Amino acid sequence: MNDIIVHNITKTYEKGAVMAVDDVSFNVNEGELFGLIGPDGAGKTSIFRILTTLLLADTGTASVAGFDVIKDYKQIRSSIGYMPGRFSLYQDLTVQENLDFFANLFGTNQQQNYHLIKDIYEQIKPFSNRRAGKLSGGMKQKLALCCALVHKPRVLFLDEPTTGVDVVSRREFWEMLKKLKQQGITILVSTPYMDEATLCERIALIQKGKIMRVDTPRNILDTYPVKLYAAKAANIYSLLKDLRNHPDIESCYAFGEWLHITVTGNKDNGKQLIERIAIQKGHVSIVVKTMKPGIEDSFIRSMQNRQPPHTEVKEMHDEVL
Ligand SMILES: Nc1ncnc2c1ncn2[C@@H]1O[C@H](COP(=O)(O)OP(=O)(O)OP(=O)(O)O)[C@@H](O)[C@H]1O
Repeated sequence: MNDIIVHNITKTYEKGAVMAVDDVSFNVNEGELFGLIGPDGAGKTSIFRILTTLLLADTGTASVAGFDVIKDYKQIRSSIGYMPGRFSLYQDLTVQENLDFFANLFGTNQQQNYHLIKDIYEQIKPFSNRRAGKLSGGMKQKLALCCALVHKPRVLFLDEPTTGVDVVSRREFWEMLKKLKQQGITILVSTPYMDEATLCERIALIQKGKIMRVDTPRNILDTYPVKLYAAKAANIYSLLKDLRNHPDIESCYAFGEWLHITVTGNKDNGKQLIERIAIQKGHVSIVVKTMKPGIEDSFIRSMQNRQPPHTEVKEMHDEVL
């Protein structure tokens, strides 16, 4: 059974001038950990707000836990947990007061579903008398997750839960999500971090309000359609420009200290071709190697297929990193 069904949802703002969600459809299975992956402004928050009944779509239908987002909004509100992107708890209340407040709101108490929050709660327990506003980013995130779980929701919505959180806390957070999934909770999570995509069972790649692809991370990686190369040289910015301007280069974008490159016509001798161009252009300390694509490479390729080559790819890449 599908716990989330999104069917041809469109959402615009400013009297139709801003297209935030453009004819989006996807389903999330019961008990699935599903990721919405895309950069800032892709439309993730709008989708979350529609599914959590806080925003009305212009057109299309959606249901959560079998309930329609418009007709059955009350049932949805008691069946879900929602952790919005921006810290949404009461900054002036202590950790314990926030938890009690959210539990009371749903007619429960912390003890009733303690097994769900135990692992997370134990990490914030030493700070239970501290005001939420005075917690570190990682601790705030754990408290927000506890508050979203305290009433044992069937479906959990997490909008960019790891944005602005340190790497260790991010890793711990994903470990927690895996455990929640084992307890049968359906989870829709959004993230701009491509490395987190591989931790989901299935993902939807979203850009400018459009879903480009829905699949397992494995399938997305395995079906990357061309050979991918990585290159660097003493002057990487000049190499980027030279390669982008060469007709034998299909795409070239910066990726940390490397450039990721595909060649026109997916020729077999791509490595030699890139080396030759770099030498012809006078580059030194040239290194070229073949690469296994990551989710970000797949994302960028899907984007390139939707727009003229070289436009905005760097922009998006910078946003994501
Ligand atoms: N209330 C609003 N009024 C006008 N435009 C809006 C409003 N909310 C969102 N938008 C615009 O709609 C688009 C999608 O925004 P949305 O917040 O859904 O995306 P997102 O992927 O969650 O990005 P972010 O992480 O930046 O919130 C963006 O262009 C954004 O500027």
